[in-house]
Formats: sequence, C-alpha cells, structure tokens
Amino acid sequence: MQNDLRLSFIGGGNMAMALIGGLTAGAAASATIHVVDPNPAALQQLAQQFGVTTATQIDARLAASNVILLAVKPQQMKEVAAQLAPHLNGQLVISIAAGIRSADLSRWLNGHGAIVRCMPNTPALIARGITGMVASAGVSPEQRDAADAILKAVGATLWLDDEALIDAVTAVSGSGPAYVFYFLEAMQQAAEQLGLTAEQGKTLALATFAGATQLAAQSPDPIGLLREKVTSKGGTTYAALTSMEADGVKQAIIDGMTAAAARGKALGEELGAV
Ligand SMILES: NC(=O)C1=CN([C@@H]2O[C@H](COP(=O)(O)OP(=O)(O)OC[C@H]3O[C@@H](n4cnc5c(N)ncnc54)[C@H](O)[C@@H]3O)[C@@H](O)[C@H]2O)C=CC1
Ligand SMILES: O=C(O)[C@@H]1CCC=N1
Repeated sequence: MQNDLRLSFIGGGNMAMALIGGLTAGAAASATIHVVDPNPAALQQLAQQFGVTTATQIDARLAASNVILLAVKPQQMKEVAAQLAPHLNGQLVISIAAGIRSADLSRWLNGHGAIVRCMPNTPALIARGITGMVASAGVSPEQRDAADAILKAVGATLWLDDEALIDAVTAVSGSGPAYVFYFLEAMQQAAEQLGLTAEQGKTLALATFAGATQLAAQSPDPIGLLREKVTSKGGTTYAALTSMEADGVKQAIIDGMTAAAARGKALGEELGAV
C-alpha cells in the first residue's frame, strides 16, 4: 500500500494541516492526498500550500482512497461517520479525534472493522510529532504498516495494546505542545519583566528548551539528576525552584494533565453514548 497510498482526509483544519504539511514535505511526498471539508477557505489554503485535491463533500475520489483519515472534532464524528459509512469498502480508517473510542466509531460506520485510533500532535507540521496508536482487531498487518508509515512520515510512533491508554497519551503528548508553549510564554513574560526585550526573551527561552530537551534525550542521567546539576545550593536556580515548589507548580502540571486525560475519557463516554 505504501507505494500506492491514496489518502483522504475528512476535516481540513489545524491538525490535518499539520499532518499534510509533514507528509508532503517528507517520506510520503508521493502519496495522493485528497481533503474533504465543508469550509472552502480551509480547502483553498490546503490546495495552494500543499497541492492537494479538495472537495466540500464526500466524493468518488474519497471513496477510491485506500486510507481515510478522520480529522474532525470529536463532536462532529458521529455525523461524519454516518456520511462516510455508505462509501466504505474495506478501506483503512484512521481517527485522530480525542476521546472517540474505536468501538463507537465502528458502530457508527455500520460495523466497519479496519480502524486505527491515534493521537498525534502539532509538531507533525515540521515532522517532529509523536503519535500514540492502537489498532482494532479488524486491521490487517498491511494496514497497520500503512498507518505506521503515514504517522512516521510526520514524526515518531508509539503503538499501544490497550486503547484506554490513548487518553493518557492525549494528556501527555497530544495536548503537550500547548503546555510547552504556555511555559515558553511564561518565560518570555518573565524575561520582559526582568528588562530583556520580547525577542531576546524568546531567543533565550527557545534555545534553553531545545538544549535542555536534547541534553535530557542524550544523557544517561535521569531527568531529576540533570535538574540537580543546574541547582547550586543557595544559588539562583535553587531560589527559582523553591519559589515554584511553594507555588505548587509541579502539582499544578500533574493536576492539569490528569484533567486532560479525564476529559478525553469523558468525551468518549458522552459522545459514544449515542
Ligand atoms: N489540534 C491538535 O493539537 C490536535 C487535535 N487532535 C484531534 O484532531 C481533530 C481535529 O482537530 P483540529 O484540527 O484542531 O480542529 P479544527 O477545528 O481546526 O478542524 C476541524 C475541521 O473539520 C471541518 N469539518 C466540520 N464538519 C465537517 C464535515 N462534516 N466533514 C468534513 N469536515 C468537517 C471543519 O471545517 C474544520 O476545518 C479533533 O478531533 C482533535 O481531537 C488530535 C491531536 C492533536
Ligand atoms: O485539545 C484537544 O482536545 C485536542 C486533542 C489533543 C490536542 N488538542
């Protein structure tokens, strides 16, 4: 399938754009990509930027795809599945929607079995994403490989056996870029309050994040030890971390991520109950 990948997206918003951007720039550049979205402005931008074909509703080109990737909001999934169901003929369906369980999607697709549920993230746009993935029982080994190749074209993949863990992946890496941007915003704001320009603050914060994450990835040391190595007793880092601990920053991050996972589970229960 990899040599003849005809991939259609239903939903051409932020996440579809991130995935298509990564796919067209990288290993899957030869794939035929088609996008269906009722919003002509979104389609025009995708066509201009990435040379994909587009349609405002499900058409023959979509039906002729061998992989259909659902990139609509979780709240739109049931309606989209009802529109898609009559056009299915064994194709692989990949869903990236937060919360939506494969069993519910399969039911809405009239019992379609070839479903891969996954949770990518927006750094896919620059091929630096990471995607948690789980395959339903009806997915063939070839389809699993195709799903892996599509998501690998935009970064790393991590396969799970237990679908319930996708909510945890959502809380860590799906939503995760937003936490990083939040931390960067806070660092930039603090830099400005301390007298640097916004640009200087951004430059310093970005380089620090990039350097520290690469160091953590390459070092044999546990992350906690790397933190301790920056923290001289009675020094500046100690002052910062003591203040952050007193403000409950670490616990606030853990609580926030727990809320994200709970929201993913609740979305699945709410939206799947129909
Ligand atoms: N934004 C992110 O960082 C991530 C999002 N996701 C998931 O990706 C999915 C899409 O999220 P975003 O791209 O952020 O949302 P978005 O709102 O940017 O895009 C959704 C698109 O679906 C289109 N749409 C609405 N009804 C439709 C229909 N009947 N047929 C075809 N298209 C239709 C809309 O016009 C819009 O362009 C969500 O389910 C979300 O949970 C997953 C991982 C990360
Ligand atoms: O916020 C959301 O619901 C989606 C899923 C992960 C990232 N964005």
